[in-house]
Amino acid sequence: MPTREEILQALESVIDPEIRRNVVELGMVREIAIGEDRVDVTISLTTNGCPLRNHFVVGVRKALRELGVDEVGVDFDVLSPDEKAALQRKLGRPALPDGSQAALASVANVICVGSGKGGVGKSTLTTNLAAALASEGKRVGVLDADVWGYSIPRMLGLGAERPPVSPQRKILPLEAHGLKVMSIGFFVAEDSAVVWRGPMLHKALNQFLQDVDWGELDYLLIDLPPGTGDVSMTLAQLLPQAKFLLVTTPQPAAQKVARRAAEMASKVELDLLGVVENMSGFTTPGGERFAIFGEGGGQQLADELELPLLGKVPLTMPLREQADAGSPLVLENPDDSASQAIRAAARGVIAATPELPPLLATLPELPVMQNAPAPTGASLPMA
Ligand SMILES: Nc1ncnc2c1ncn2[C@@H]1O[C@H](COP(=O)(O)OP(=O)(O)OP(=O)(O)O)[C@@H](O)[C@H]1O
Repeated sequence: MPTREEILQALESVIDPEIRRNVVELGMVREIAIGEDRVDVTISLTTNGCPLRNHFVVGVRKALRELGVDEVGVDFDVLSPDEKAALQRKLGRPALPDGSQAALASVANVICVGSGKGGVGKSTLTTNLAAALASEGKRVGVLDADVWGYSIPRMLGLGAERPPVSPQRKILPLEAHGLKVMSIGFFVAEDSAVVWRGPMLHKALNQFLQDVDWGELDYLLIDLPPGTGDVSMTLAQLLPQAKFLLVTTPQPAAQKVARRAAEMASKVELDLLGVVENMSGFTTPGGERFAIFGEGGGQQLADELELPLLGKVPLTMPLREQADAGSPLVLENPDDSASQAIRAAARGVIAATPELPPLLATLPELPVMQNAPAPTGASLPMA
């Protein structure tokens, strides 16, 4: 029979689909009884009426079968209030304005796209990756958190239209090219400078996550501002489940700052998903290739961080033109070399992210923090 340690290791493959962490990490494995020819596992649930019992039975049986144990019993009990509080602390979920705990509860995968350095094509890749994921049949949202240099609305052909508000006082994302889109750009006059200070920024991002009715999504791509500042910290705090996708160019300078962004992501315990290299050479119509920004930076960064290099996107004029025209190139011309690289990167993203059922509306019965501020309604704080 396998040892307790081996069993615990195997049980790390059993993921709580609501919380999206494994049951061992969450402290939900209450008991493991190893008999002569069978193993009994007790899993502690957050609530007695948890609808996921069957999911855990199947997961635990499968994990143990892989260790050669065929006879497996799965029992359940319920976490005590103290254990639930400890779980909540472990999840690092601060109380949200309405007291709920599950930011983006119906989004299966949250991916922050960041770069460290500005101008490397982060927004261009975010919009095109989102469109490529949608072409693969995924339900996709794009949140423009680049509050100082929002360009997502323009790249997706959305104008100054203000998003509607639902009867439940939720802001409804605008839709473009099959994507749900939210940007601070929808709430401020075009070209006006918004001076965001820490707490206000935190509040605005919070509202983008809490007061926007994203519905069920397979992916929410968040376009971060360049650098390693406040926005990333706030998002990491609000969305501990988010993953970080790094965009860099082949240049050593870009790579260096991208590494800093990666370090920041690790510090705030965001998992890194992979690297996409943008502006990887230019090929003339005659077939001559110029490595305008050098060569190999993306691969080097990926190797250093032990991450997959999900794509190398060349410089092409249509990619820039379509961004300016408000329609992602991957939809307009899927065969362009940049489109092909982005579509491959999107498939890489799909392969690297678990296919989880969307979360339920809220985490069941987790204790609500006291003194949470009153609900903020559907207005965004303006400078
Ligand atoms: N592979 C590419 N080929 C051609 N043009 C590109 C490519 N990638 C980005 N661009 C163009 O480069 C410019 C900068 O790109 P983008 O705005 O996406 O960068 P960014 O990293 O989001 O910038 P910032 O963080 O400063 O907002 C845009 O005009 C965009 O169309």
